[in-house]
Amino acid sequence: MSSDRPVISMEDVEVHFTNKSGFFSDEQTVQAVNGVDLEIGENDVVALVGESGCGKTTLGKTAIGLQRPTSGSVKYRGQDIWEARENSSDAEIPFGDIRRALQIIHQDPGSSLNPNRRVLNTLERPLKTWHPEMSTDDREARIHGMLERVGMKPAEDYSGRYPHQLSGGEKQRVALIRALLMNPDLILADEAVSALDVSLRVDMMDLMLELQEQFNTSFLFISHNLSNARYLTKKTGGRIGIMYLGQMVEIGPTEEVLKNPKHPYSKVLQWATPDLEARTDDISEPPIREIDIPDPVDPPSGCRFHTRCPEAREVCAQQEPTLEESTRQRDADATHPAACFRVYDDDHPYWESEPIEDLESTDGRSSITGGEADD
Ligand SMILES: Nc1ncnc2c1ncn2[C@@H]1O[C@H](COP(=O)(O)OP(=O)(O)OP(=O)(O)O)[C@@H](O)[C@H]1O
Repeated sequence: MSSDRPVISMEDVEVHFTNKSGFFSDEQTVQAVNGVDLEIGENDVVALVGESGCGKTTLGKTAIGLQRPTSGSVKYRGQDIWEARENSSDAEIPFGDIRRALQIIHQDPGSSLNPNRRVLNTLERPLKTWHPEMSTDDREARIHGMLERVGMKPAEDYSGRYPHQLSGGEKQRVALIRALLMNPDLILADEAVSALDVSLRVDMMDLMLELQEQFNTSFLFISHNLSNARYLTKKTGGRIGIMYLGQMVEIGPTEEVLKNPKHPYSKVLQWATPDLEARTDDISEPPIREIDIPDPVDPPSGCRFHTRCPEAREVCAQQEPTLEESTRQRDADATHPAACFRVYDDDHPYWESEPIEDLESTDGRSSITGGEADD
């Protein structure tokens, strides 16, 4: 479906999970996503990046209607997804159409393919549902065409195989074809290449980008790895969104964010990704005061990053910065928004506030990226 409304618009989205950790213990609320606004347009590519547990998957699933937000709204082409789901008779766009339009490819393709179904049967299902008028021969020809398109030749051989007769990369390709056969507007690719061998990752990313262009599908990629995120968004003129402890702390065009990162946390991610050509400095010490990630059950007051931030001042512990475009002269070429007082005007109290004393300093790129900085 095409319209001039954004494919997805999320406003002030919060997702909180309430857990009971033990029989006698109190309930705990994990603030997985907090106050996020995100718009994804037609043919748009966005990559969410951040440490493990920062809320990328939760936000991605919320964007495609798989996770209900605790508050805030998630709309598909202007239609509130959860209203469509619950009051389907009032919905301008039926929930069934929304489900078809928003697809997902999981990190582990094996778990999303039915082990008892041949590739042909798996791929026939979306076509039978969405194109019931298609003849059996036409369906088969379309599926074989797609298998060849992703390099699974001879297609007749591959279409007769079961998932256990496919490699990890082949399973991921089948999952990608299945998502595309639904003719979606948006595909959420959640760490879709991280389970593959390093040698296959670039191939898979290239394939996704080629198909993205061919099918004009928008993609929301999730990655803990800044170089993969860069690879996936750069060619398509997409955006990188940096998440920290449930919040979007910086978002903008890929090269802008990498060449001129504004949030101190984005600088940490950049430091922790040694193979990024866009790195301008070559410092060996992490630009961070504290490696440990705070608990999302009890996040720090004010700016959530202040406990680790080398630029933190007293005001950062008291007030919470919102995502704002930079008004600083030095950012004139890159005004994309960041949630940091350092992009605010000279008259903001931050600039007069006292620096926060250094906490214990540690090092280690791998702890910053969740143990996989170099992959
Ligand atoms: N269903 C759930 N119930 C309770 N807590 C959850 C649930 N799903 C996620 N969380 C918690 O919410 C926070 C965000 O998790 P999420 O999986 O979205 O992060 P992530 O950035 O995708 O992490 P990773 O890169 O490790 O997948 C984490 O603290 C996680 O433990």
